[in-house]
Amino acid sequence: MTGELSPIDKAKFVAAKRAADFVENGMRVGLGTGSTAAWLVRCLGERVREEGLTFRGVPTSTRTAELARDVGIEVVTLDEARWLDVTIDGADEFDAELNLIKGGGGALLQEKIVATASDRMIVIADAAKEVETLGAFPLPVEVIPFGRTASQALIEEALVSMDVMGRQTTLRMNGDTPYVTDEGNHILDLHLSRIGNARQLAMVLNQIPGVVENGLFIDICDQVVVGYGDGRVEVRDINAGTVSEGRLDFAEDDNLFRDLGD
Ligand SMILES: O=C[C@H](O)[C@H](O)[C@H](O)COP(=O)(O)O
Repeated sequence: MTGELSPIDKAKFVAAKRAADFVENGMRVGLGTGSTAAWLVRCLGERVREEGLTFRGVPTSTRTAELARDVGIEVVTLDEARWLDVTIDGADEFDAELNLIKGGGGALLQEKIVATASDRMIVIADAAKEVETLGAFPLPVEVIPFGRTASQALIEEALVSMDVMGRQTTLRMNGDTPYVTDEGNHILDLHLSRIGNARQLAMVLNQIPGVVENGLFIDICDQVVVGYGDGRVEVRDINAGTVSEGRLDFAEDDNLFRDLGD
């Protein structure tokens, strides 16, 4: 790789590298999607090649499946694995109760199914993802293409009745056409600025016809591994608070940094 990693990339990398240590031989592991999860997949691939780690990975998107195979991870479907020991994934925001907004990369549906089919969900994130109240990041809602404008109108009505701050909803685009998820659906991004009652909003949204899933992950995440640009890394647990703190030294000429596609 040429050039230096940005502090954000270093933070993502150290979080991912620390979380890769949680994977043990024989485990069934949910593999998240996004730039932080991509670091995790590379770190796990390195452990497979260098330590002979054997585990089965269940990817949460076609992108992750492709990368996992490329780095030598055995990939299986969730139906083949049936249940997972742990899922490790990124997030767009997390709060003190480890509730999350996810779906910035469009993979929220598979991510939520995989995370909830796991004994444990571990989020890996750079420190900038921590918020006091969820909502500054636009909340992704996956909707089926049929009748999308009707679903969008019902979502906006629900936001008014819940008195949610900021109610603009936008259709996620990919150039001139709507973004299409791995499941063939569209995504509406809800620009809310602050979500007062995330638990209630998550339930209300999923009652609306046409809504497949929303990006609020409530009571799903067990641990967050927080990375900092200077190499510090912290593990926070929903029950035990901060359980470990440390610093990860790494060399930017490490094999992992070669041939980075993104
Ligand atoms: O749909 C994508 C996922 O929820 C990602 O895990 C999330 O958007 C975080 O992505 P990144 O690690 O690239 O910030």
